[in-house]
Amino acid sequence: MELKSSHASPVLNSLNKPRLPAKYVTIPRKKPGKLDDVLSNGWLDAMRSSSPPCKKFIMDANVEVPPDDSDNAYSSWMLKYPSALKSFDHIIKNAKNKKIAIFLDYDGTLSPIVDDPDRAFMSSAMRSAVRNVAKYFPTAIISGRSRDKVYELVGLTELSYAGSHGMDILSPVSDLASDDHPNCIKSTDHQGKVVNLFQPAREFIPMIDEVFRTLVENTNGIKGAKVENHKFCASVHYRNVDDKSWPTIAQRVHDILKDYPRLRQTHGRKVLEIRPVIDWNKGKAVQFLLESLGLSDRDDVLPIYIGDDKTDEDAFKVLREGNRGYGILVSSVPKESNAFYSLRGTSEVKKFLKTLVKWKTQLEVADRGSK
Ligand SMILES: O=P(O)(O)OC[C@H]1O[C@H](O[C@H]2O[C@H](CO)[C@@H](O)[C@H](O)[C@H]2O)[C@H](O)[C@@H](O)[C@@H]1O
Repeated sequence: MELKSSHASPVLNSLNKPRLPAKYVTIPRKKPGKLDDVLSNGWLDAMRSSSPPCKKFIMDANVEVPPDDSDNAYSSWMLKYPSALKSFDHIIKNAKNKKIAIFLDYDGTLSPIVDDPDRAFMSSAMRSAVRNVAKYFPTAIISGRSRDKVYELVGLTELSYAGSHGMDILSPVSDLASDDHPNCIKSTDHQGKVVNLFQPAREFIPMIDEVFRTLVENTNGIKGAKVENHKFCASVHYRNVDDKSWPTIAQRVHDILKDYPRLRQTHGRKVLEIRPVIDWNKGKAVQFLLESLGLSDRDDVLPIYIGDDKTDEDAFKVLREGNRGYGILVSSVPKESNAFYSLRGTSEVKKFLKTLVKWKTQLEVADRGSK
């Protein structure tokens, strides 16, 4: 069942006017551009700084030992971004009489960063922590991966999913929410339940498919390069590429994108992300989900977003600017962020989720006792 809404599209207006001729059949093979292109526009610098540096390992014990000076830097950074665990009492003080809504990124937040994106599994302990959180709080996962892939990795039916950096959202229909969000259609989920399906970049599917094939073709000679098709965006991984070949991979992606002015490129953790030039991101996805759940524009709602990547900054910003919730950055190294709090890694994320559930259950027991 799919009922179309008649509202305007978030595809940027200026880009709607001159529709470019589609060229979805041939794979452009361009002469390689000059490396100066990627050097002068800062791509290489961004690539180099796109993921925390490796830590020292004591090989025998396989224990991570951050260098002392970086530990000092981390401690001073934490004055600005305090630990969400240590600040838990402060967080829940502000959550008193409010409904908490939880938003979670996947890679680097629920599953540790690993070399092979196909093996980024979450632990069963983390899955159970997320399941319990979803029992007590409206919960959504917002990932850069395709919605199907992130659902396959998480495997929980109790929550909402947004894939492709929020460009593919399946969310529950709420009696409290208005029924006419732009670009939203009614659909049914695997269990036959009526849900909201929001795909603001639907028209880009053939273009992403084409650019994906071109990227695969033009990077397959680069050892370690990997391209993923997320339906509404694509990822070019260089984590396993020798850093001497980073300029080559950057240049090839840059050259291909010259043929696609309606696509743009952003940086993730050792990954170049190719996505439509539309006014949509993880921050907008949070707003959409809050509306869908009937939780927007309410003083009694406290959204908490936990994420580790640059794309999560859009969500942190929405919460910070709206002064209506907390962004929590997952990072083991100091970095500037729009988040309020920090957590050092996925095990602290799990601990935070468990602490939230413990607090909520204790509150419910206390409430029952006082009646
Ligand atoms: O928004 P997210 O859920 O965090 O997704 C962002 C990207 O995550 C994945 O890549 C990252 O994790 C991989 C597995 O740990 C790692 O190998 C890679 O270097 C990271 O960039 C995913 O594969 C990408 O497609 C997502 O865009």
